Amino acid sequence: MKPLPASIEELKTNERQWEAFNTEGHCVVTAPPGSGKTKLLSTRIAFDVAAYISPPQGAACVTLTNAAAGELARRVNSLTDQSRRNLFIGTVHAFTLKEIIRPFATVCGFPDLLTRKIATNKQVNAAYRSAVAEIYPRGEDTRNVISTAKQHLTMLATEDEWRKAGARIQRVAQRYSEVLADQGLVDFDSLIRAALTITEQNSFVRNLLVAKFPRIYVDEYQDLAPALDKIVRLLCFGEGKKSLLFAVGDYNQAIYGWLGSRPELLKEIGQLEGVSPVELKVNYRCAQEIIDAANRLLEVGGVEGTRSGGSVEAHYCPGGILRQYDKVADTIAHLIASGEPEHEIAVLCPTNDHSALFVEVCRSLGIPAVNQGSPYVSTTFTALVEQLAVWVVHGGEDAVDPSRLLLDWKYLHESTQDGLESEVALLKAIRESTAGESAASFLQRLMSSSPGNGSGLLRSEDQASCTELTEMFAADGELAHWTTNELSERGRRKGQVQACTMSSSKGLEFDYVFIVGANDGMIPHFSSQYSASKMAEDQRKFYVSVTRARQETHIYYSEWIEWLTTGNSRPSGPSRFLRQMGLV
Ligand SMILES: Nc1ncnc2c1ncn2[C@@H]1O[C@H](COP(=O)(O)OP(=O)(O)OP(=O)(O)O)[C@@H](O)[C@H]1O
Repeated sequence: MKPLPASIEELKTNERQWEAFNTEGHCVVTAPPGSGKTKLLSTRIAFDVAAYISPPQGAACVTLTNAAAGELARRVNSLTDQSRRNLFIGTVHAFTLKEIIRPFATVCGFPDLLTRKIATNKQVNAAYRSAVAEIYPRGEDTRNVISTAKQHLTMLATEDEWRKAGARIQRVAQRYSEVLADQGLVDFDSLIRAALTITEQNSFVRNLLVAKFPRIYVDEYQDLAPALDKIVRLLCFGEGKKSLLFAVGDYNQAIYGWLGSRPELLKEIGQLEGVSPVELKVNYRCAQEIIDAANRLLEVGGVEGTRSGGSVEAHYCPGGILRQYDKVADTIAHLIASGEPEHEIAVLCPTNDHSALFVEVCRSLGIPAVNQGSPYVSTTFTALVEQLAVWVVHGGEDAVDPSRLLLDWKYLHESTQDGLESEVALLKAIRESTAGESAASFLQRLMSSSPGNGSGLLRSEDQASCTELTEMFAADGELAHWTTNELSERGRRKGQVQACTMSSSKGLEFDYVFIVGANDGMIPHFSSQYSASKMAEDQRKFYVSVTRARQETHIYYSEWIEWLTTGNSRPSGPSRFLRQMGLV
């Protein structure tokens, strides 16, 4: 059977998935980890696009992170045998830029937005630091100023909320935007806020968007910032013709509150008039012991499993996190020797620096491993460059589909060339590249093969991403030593143990999961003890981490914790979450 009918047949075996698949009006699906939200969503998108949507109409599917968008695009692609230009799958940022800002900014009174460049992370941080330095006297403790200002901007804080945060925080936020504007720059959050204003104030924009996207799909709704929630409501629940909404999410997996998202919006949207709410109950991923332990952590009930057995174990490992790494690497070596595929094993670390260190430990023992945490902002552009590097180093053998890469490359550009010309140019660049070539030269080769030497990148997001990579690979950049080989290792999943932070494990699944550094102070983070909402978010992050495993979750802690950046350490007991799960 072909992939799409086979996937639909599987949904028939679950009454609630089937009900959601067949809803005719708006549908909001809430569900626990591993319950098939992404499967349901990708199947429904692939089916709807084939059955109901033909160009010039399209469908838009948005989510918060590039990782989630990438996973969804991969699953939809695996169900369809053609690339659909009228199907948008991407981040909220990419959607607002490509579909709202670029076509409507000038006519709606924001022409300068199109002349500004998207600020890289480095430029954003520098602008914030300069704003803080102007407003706060030297020597004053300004540790939470930038994060609070950022969070308030993203959550569309009301005047009252700004007042509570303090006048100086508000001034930092204003000065920050001015500093960026003075340099001809703009950040993503400002673009999203501008996109909301454009959509709110102009009925013709709403009408055009509804006409172009009669169906809107949202993955991980609990992670959406308020501005996108408002745009969705304007298009799907506003006056006149409306788009149909199909959204999936899980309140218990909301982990981006620190960025300004508000998970309760998922509950609210599910209660709106005309929405069919569907709650899934079956966790297909995790064996029963893992489901039970996770349920104890959040005190949730009613989640059913499909497989007995499995395990969640806490391991006390004296001597700190480096000793934990040795132990985990040793266990992993045994697992691999017994036939477990490397890419079915994940190690979740407290920070990105920790994951990088763990990868070094593995490699010193001859265990292939990759740090999923990225030294640059992961975008559609960086993901494609990594995949092209896999093609250079490993050929088409390693799950790289060359024809898909050629299509994706073309889609990144506003190509004026005919399709064949741009394909030939890319094929030539791939043939001339080698594994040992510097990443700088590989990127340059790709860009000079692209239409207009890369000037035609479709999305400003991709342009910013290309600039960031170019700077990092340059002779004085942080990644000057990288070759095509390093890039390909980031793009290649197979044959490598996966190391990442707990947050970036979201949406992924593995047979075995090892969580290291599970001491109080690390998880929950010591700064969360003063805030009930941060504590709850840390707890949900742990819940997400534990439920990544199909078979076994192993959690390690020591008698003290250490910070890699400062080298400081202090005594600490096992994470309180281990007690809540009854593991210590
Ligand atoms: N009806 C079904 N029958 C059999 N397997 C299913 C069914 N629905 C989903 N699955 C399988 O369950 C696993 C988890 O599905 P999926 O990744 O879509 O869950 P999810 O709800 O998005 O998970 P999470 O929120 O934890 O990321 C996948 O391996 C998927 O193929």
